[in-house]
Amino acid sequence: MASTQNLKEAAGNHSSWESLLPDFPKGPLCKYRKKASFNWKEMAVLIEGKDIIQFKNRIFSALESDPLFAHHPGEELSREKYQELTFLRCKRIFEYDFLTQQEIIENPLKIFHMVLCIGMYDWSPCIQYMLHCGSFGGTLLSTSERFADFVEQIYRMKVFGCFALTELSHGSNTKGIRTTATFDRNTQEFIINTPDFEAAKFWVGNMGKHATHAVVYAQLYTPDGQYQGLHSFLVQIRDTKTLLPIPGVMIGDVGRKIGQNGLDNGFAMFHNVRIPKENILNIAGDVTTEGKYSSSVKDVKERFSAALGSLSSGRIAITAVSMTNLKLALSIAIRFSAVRRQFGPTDDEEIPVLEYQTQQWRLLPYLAATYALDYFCKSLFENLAEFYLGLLTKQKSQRQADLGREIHALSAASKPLTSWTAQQAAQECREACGGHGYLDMNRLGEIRNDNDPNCTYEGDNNVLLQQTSNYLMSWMDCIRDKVPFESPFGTINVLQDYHHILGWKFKAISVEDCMDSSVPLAAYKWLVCYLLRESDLKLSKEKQSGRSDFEAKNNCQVYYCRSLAIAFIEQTVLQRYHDYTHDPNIPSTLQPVLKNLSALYGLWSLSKHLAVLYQGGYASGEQAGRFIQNAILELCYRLKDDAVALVDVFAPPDFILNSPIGKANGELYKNLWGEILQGSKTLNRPSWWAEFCINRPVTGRLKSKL
Ligand SMILES: CCCCCCCCCCCCCCCCCCCCC/C=C/C(=O)SCCNC(=O)CCNC(=O)[C@H](O)C(C)(C)COP(=O)(O)OP(=O)(O)OC[C@H]1O[C@@H](n2cnc3c(N)ncnc32)[C@H](O)[C@@H]1OP(=O)(O)O
Ligand SMILES: Cc1cc2nc3c(=O)[nH]c(=O)nc-3n(C[C@H](O)[C@H](O)[C@H](O)COP(=O)(O)OP(=O)(O)OC[C@H]3O[C@@H](n4cnc5c(N)ncnc54)[C@H](O)[C@@H]3O)c2cc1C
Repeated sequence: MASTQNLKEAAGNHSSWESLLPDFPKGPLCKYRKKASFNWKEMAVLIEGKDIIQFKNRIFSALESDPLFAHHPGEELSREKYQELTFLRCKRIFEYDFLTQQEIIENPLKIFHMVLCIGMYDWSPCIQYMLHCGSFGGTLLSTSERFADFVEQIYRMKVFGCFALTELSHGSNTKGIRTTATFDRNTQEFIINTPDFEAAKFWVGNMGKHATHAVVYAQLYTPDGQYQGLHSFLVQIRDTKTLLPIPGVMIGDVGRKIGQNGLDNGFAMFHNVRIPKENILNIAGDVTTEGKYSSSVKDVKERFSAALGSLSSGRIAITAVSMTNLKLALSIAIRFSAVRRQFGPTDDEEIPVLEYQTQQWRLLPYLAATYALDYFCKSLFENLAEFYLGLLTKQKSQRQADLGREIHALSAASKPLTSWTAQQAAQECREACGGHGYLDMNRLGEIRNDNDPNCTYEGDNNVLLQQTSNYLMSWMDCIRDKVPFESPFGTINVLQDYHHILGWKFKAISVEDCMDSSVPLAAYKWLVCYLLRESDLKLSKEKQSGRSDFEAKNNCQVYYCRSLAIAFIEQTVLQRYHDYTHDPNIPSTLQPVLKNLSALYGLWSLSKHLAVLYQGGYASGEQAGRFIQNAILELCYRLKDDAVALVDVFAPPDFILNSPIGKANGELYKNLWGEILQGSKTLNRPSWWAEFCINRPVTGRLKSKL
């Protein structure tokens, strides 16, 4: 549903938008801006609302005016300097204190807008901040009152935190974690121990150089020798006054990475480190002074879910981080494509590369995906806020448990969908900008490399998809027995009509028929039901042929459960975006372009499943596939004149985007040339000039004499 406030503001008087969203400088992009079918300012107000636009402007201009955030063209920072700068910038975010408690309560979505604005500038300080306040602080905040005083210290940056789950030899398999926490009744302490280097905590963001405290996951043992499963503990790892390691802790940095090098990812080994009894995060279980394990959650599996519950918010955060990378990459590539000219119908008339069908087809579906995923991220965050509120207020209802399961299933698939889409888009945008896309200063390489770990951390994408398909498969009994069911956010309610939907067929009889997202949406509903049925049948067959549960599940992933999870999340994103774009309250000036985006996202995503649509009998004959392909091309064509205005809606200011070829004035060559000449060493003779001019090689001097 469209926000009523945003609808009112979009319908309000145009002059009030002007101060919020100043016009772009005149230049080569004006040609496309004039051709747009809608007013980009009206769209921005509809999508974000004035309050958020003002809030984002406040953050962007604070960064732009602050020398600590100044860009230094042509300068290459060492890793150590970059880590230092990242920390100083993170500290500065605390000094700005952009959000008051009251603002957060009034609109929790502002937390994500704030961190994403900083991430648009550079992901390293943003992720450092999120790890400290979100993964570390958020986990303690939602645990119990016991940590209230400590949480105060987190948000005042008196301590600095990290989240230590992964070990050198175990990441995805969290049950395989080997760090131990053994309760000592005599001293009322837990003893944290790393059995050997393969069980060292590894990859932990902030741990490498500066975190003082960690949430450490470990296997809990009570004095009776009983193993109580995976739990988390608050452990001090460095002295807050000296940043030297606490006795018994060996910590270090894992080394240079493919991206995000401002962040210090680290490792740690604990040699019988003692922590107070109160430092267990008593989310699902606790230990009494006598050393007995106590838990209100009787089921071991449920305790395990609760111990890992805080990962869902991280996965949702990463969904939003990836979607933001789409915005950055597309802003650059579309502005470039609208100005860059190659070839033309006549020798003296070259046309912008955006006019080529191939360029449109390579970029515009990602633009549509950005709009759909942006809307989805916000709705998912609202779902998370509802779940989080329940956690904070200690709800123990069945609904709260169901919310947790659904949030887990959604976040475990939305992270893969969005991070992979951004990964592919970043590469496509890089190539779409030709050689200039490969220049580091144009930022597409940085966006691609910084986005890359989104596919791995907070859970490897392929592993996470199994969680979503497990959740979907868990409804099969209800479906078979025709027992009514529903989920709190309604995302699985489509399965209520499972038997009926399986009988559906592709019905469109022309390309024009396909130009609305209702067509791909219907196909997706069928696809989800079909893949669910096929996955269930495959699993039964595997079991009937004598395979163990482990083997059977394993043999059902490719083409079955994995595809099911992807189809489900794409269908969910599309359903929400379709409902939004078809809301009768959306201004008529904006609805046509929004509907085109929705249709393009739906058809383009669906086109990757064409083989299954035919295989399962939903589509037959040549026409269905042809209609879908032609509709995609027609939508790309219809959207190409809107493309520049559509990126104007979400592109951050030039200072933040920091890409000469992506600047809002569209002065592609002037911007690029200017930036190159600003490099402090661009025109210098190399410092090693004498190696050529004086120390000439003696040809063949080192040739083998054998
Ligand atoms: C009012 C105000 C509201 C405001 C809200 C504000 C919110 C603020 C919070 C903001 C938070 C921001 C956070 C920012 C984070 C930014 C991060 C950016 C940087 C990232 C840095 C990276 C960090 C990391 O990588 S940390 C390490 C991550 N590691 C992993 O993710 C490991 C992956 N593996 C696993 O999670 C598991 O082992 C898994 C899922 C693969 C399961 O393995 P299994 O052994 O096969 O277990 P299984 O049998 O499948 O599961 C048993 C049972 O448990 C359920 N389960 C599992 N996980 C969860 C979960 N997270 N939630 C719920 N339930 C879960 C599973 O479904 C099973 O259930 P049943 O099927 O019912 O039996
Ligand atoms: C930049 C970065 C920052 C990180 N920050 C943190 C942090 O702050 N805290 C923290 O605790 N961790 C952190 N991590 C670790 C991260 O969470 C793990 O890397 C991630 O969970 C994946 O685990 P893994 O590396 O052990 O991969 P593995 O689990 O070893 O996976 C290797 C491959 O095997 C495949 N695979 C594994 N199991 C299965 C299966 N059952 N079925 C099919 N395929 C399978 C995977 O798909 C993958 O392709 C970070 C990682 C990176 C890269």
